[in-house]
Amino acid sequence: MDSTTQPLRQSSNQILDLTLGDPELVRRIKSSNILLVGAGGIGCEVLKGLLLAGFEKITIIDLDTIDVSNLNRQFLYNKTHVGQSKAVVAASVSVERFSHRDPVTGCPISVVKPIHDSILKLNFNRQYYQQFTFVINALDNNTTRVHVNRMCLAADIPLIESASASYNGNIRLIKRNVTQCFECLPPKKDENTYASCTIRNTPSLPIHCIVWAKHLFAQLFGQTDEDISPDVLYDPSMFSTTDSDEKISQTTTTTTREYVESTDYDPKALFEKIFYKDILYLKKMGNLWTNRKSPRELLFDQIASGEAKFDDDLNNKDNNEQKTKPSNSVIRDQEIWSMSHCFDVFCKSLSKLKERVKLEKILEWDKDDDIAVDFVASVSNFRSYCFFIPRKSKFEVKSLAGNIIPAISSTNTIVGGYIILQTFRLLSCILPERIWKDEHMDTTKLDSKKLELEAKAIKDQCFLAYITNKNYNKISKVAIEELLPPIPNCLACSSDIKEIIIAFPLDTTTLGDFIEQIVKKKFKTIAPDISVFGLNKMLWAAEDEDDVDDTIRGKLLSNYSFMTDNVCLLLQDLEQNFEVRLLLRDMKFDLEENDGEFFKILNQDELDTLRDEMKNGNEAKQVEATPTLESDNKDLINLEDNDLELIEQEDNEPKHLDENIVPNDDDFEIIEMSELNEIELDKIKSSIKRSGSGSENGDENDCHSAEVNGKSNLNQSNNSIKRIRTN
Ligand SMILES: Nc1ncnc2c1ncn2[C@@H]1O[C@H](COP(=O)(O)OP(=O)(O)OP(=O)(O)O)[C@@H](O)[C@H]1O
Ligand SMILES: [Zn+2]
Repeated sequence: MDSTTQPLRQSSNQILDLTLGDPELVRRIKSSNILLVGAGGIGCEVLKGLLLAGFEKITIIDLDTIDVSNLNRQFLYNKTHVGQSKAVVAASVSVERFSHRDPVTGCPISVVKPIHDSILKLNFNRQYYQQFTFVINALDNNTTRVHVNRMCLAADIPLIESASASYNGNIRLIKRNVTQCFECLPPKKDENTYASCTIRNTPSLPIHCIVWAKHLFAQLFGQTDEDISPDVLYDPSMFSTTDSDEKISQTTTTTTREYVESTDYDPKALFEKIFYKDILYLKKMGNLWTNRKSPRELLFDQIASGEAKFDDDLNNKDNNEQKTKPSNSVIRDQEIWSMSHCFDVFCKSLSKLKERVKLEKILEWDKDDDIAVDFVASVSNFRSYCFFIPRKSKFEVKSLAGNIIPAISSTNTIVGGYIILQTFRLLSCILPERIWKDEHMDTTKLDSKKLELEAKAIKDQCFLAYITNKNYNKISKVAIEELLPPIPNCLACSSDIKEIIIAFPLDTTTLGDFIEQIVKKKFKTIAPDISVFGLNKMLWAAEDEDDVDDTIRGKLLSNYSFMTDNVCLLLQDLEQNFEVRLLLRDMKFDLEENDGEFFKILNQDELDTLRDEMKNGNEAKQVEATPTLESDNKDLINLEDNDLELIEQEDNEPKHLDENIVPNDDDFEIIEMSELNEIELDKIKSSIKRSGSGSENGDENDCHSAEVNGKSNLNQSNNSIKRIRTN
């Protein structure tokens, strides 16, 4: 082994003492036992950081295997690892490369235990979590984040939560009864919606053309009836008077789908409909173009014969003479196609999709369907050309059309760095009992004075960090904020009684749908028990789940005598220590109006409206002996449907960051990136020194002195925010 792979032949204690200057923190680091969940982009960074910081006992869990697409940023892996377990490879590579080594034997000091599994499995129960000093989440989905959040609350283990998406990221500490938990503040959904008239009539951005191309795909091959043709808004003022007749003829023609089917998906017919006739029609809507450049039309035959000359300064390259280079397909996908290549792709993909739609009847848009992406990329680029909008490569079209947020490795690096800083902060202020654990000790039963001091130290020293780069330029900014206290009626961390009103039709909902869609997916439970509140009746027991067959799952809820309008169910997940009362209302919703969901969470106002209806005798069913909420209406949580968005995020959704809670640009002050480590390390060192008092035996005095002196420099004032340059 050469010297580059063995950089740390000194005693790791010596190294850490030198870098951190705090023997007590070093002792705590070396004694901690950490669970790291996720060995992806952030996980690799964190694992490296933990080992370099001298942590010796780490468990890393990941359910996935290494994919080629991970290699550009998940630096512990190389192409020989593709197909192998992320956790197993991450553990061995990271120890070999980053662990401190015994100065005598040269062997790595740290032990990283890999687990190739899902943390959602029931065997990772509360006792399992309790062996760790703290948990770090380096995940990519909110279902798992919510679960680990609840498990850490239940086991009273601190959790460092993190996320990254493109140039944005965040890191925070979650500690039961001290800070907000993951479910206290639900992230808002992205609203990537565009005005229909912009998409149909006046696109100005590549994404408008891509959205239009996806609509066209859905209209030609999917189920939608919504036409992508110009939206005339029935406003005659859009047209010059002489055009009004044409306007009428345009609005009364058949849909694009009907027309294209009638031509058996003839490429020329489709092309000239959307890029010639529709564009000419739009051009005649003179008022649209008073402040915009009027679009230009394209003729199929001119392109097919090579006569068309493309005036294409927007993309600063190519005309139809330029042929796509014979580069490999990955590189070619990242190039902007020449118009003639676009034309070939359009004709070929249309012909393949025509065959498929004949067989399959309905095609669903899927970003991993190469032919579908070809079609959308080619038509969106032609449309961009018509509207003088820069064209995009197939790769970019795929990302934008698939709503894929690219992972940026420097964001993961910054997030990883802040996680390590957070671990130092956390270790410097938690009670020694959490580090040097007595197996049988219940940390919630610790002396309340000690817990109070610990809480104060955590609030003072641990932080919430946001990384952002809204303009996608070279400057990333980091905002450091104070951790906020728990929200009183949080579904996960509040000890109050939680009651939620949920409405759906009992006579068409099966037990299986209720359990899978509502109890597990909506409320993110993994081992639910459901009983009728106040009655000794069980609807569902987690321990019997394996014995429940399809006949029972297929049973309609209305077939259970106690499942009636206004019944109150008690939903519990004992592992997650999660409990909520569900007041059921027997109501049916229009699926389309209700975002495709058959159920709806109602808030207090909606409930009141329903009650009024009941009073007016409009209530369909009233069941007399039904147990109702103990507190009747007074303690119902005022839970907007939006409040549950956090548990509605799909597993495969891009990591979601709430833009709204990233502070304004004006709030940032500037720090050069090169100064970052020094500044932060100095701060950490000084705050740890002040709080740790150099105590060697790790007793509670540490926390006492933290309470007295340990004000964080990072949090000198509320909302003190730093801006950091990363270039
Ligand atoms: N329930 C789970 N149990 C264990 N690991 C999980 C669980 N859910 C997600 N993970 C892991 O968390 C990691 C998150 O890493 P990252 O965000 O970089 O995602 P990725 O899948 O590696 O990359 P990308 O999604 O960008 O292709 C992944 O390796 C994923 O397998
Ligand atoms: Zn909470």
